[in-house]
Amino acid sequence: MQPAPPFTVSMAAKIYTDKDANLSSIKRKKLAVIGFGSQGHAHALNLKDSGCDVVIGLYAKSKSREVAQKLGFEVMDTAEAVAAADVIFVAVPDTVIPSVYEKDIAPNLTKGKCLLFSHGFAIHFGTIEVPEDVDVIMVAPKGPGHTVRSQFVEKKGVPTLIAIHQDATGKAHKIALGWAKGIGGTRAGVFETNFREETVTDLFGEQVVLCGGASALVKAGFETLVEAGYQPEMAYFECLHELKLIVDLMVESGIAGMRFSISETAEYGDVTVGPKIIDASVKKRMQKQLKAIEDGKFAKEWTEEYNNGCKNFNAIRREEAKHPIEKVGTKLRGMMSWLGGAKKVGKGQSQASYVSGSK
Ligand SMILES: NC(=O)C1=CN([C@@H]2O[C@H](COP(=O)(O)OP(=O)(O)OC[C@H]3O[C@@H](n4cnc5c(N)ncnc54)[C@H](OP(=O)(O)O)[C@@H]3O)[C@@H](O)[C@H]2O)C=CC1
Ligand SMILES: CC[C@](O)(C(C)=O)C(=O)O
Repeated sequence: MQPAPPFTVSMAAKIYTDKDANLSSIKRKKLAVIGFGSQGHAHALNLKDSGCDVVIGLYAKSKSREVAQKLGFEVMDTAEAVAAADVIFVAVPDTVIPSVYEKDIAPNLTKGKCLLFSHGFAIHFGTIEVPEDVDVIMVAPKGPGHTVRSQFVEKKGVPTLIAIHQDATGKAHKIALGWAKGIGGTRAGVFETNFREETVTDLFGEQVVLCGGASALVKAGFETLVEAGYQPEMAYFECLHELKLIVDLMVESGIAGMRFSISETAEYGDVTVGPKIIDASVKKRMQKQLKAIEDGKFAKEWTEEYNNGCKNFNAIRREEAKHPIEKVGTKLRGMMSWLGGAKKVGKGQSQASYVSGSK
């Protein structure tokens, strides 16, 4: 028998829904979205559809200028957009924030403006320093930007975190709630946190479970089956494709609900074999990584890698792209047009080019 965890839980976060928020805190303001990538395009489009006045700030050679203009936005140079706006969403990559902040944002950040982030990296790890007379807030959807947009279009929403780092105007909280409502977050629930908690838990989730942990688990399972002589198609379905279907059940009705839908044979294997694979040694490594996130070691490593031109990161990216699971997956997804067919995505293209209707 698997031992029960050595803790019990009681719900702790303050939660807001549609009825607790209104758009009046952002409706009479000029909102600038700096960057038109995954999060930027989604917030901008959702806020525009919610009746807000949104401009986009981009650098001169941005590949997303044309996409944003086609979608009906006024596009300005970043500095100009910051100067024109009351609320400024910094939607550029975390590693790029310091240079954009120093060159284009800080010189135009006058008293009473509001700086908004979707992740706390820059503020929590101190890669930028913001004057005390501006609001600094966070509205962080717990999902990829493309999902923030697609859910909104389907009249749904993505659970969203809000946090207040500085409240210079006394209105920071209302602005955060209004923005969260404008992007559809209050439809699913908005949860109060702080910059430290969001930053640490977000980095932990993406490294250990959601992206890093899940892709390593999928590849290890796929390799084990293929190396033992099983057909790659079988390995792909068992280790990647069906994972989504199982996780969908967990999201809909919990681990218990997923176990209700699977066969009894699967459930017996789940509870007796799973803990032998993901065992206590894995949890020890998770705890070690949590420490590296908390004490800033990961942030330092990533910032240095970025500042050195991402040589190591890009080499790993090239190797990862060559993994046989990508070849098999491209072929099999090509047979399922509703999954986007054999859609190829890559870092050289505008993230916003996948907005429905923009291509
Ligand atoms: N991706 C996600 O779903 C999530 C992201 N976040 C956070 O959201 C923020 C944005 O990340 P993400 O959406 O992934 O970013 P992306 O990489 O998808 O997009 C970044 C955007 O910034 C633009 N950009 C790059 N340099 C500059 C510059 N100097 N001036 C103006 N614009 C610039 C890019 O231009 P171009 O289009 O030309 O490349 C692009 O439009 C980060 O803080 C991230 O941690 C939080 C939750 C989830
Ligand atoms: C899981 C990755 C994520 O944290 C997210 C979509 O929430 C990110 O930063 O992209």
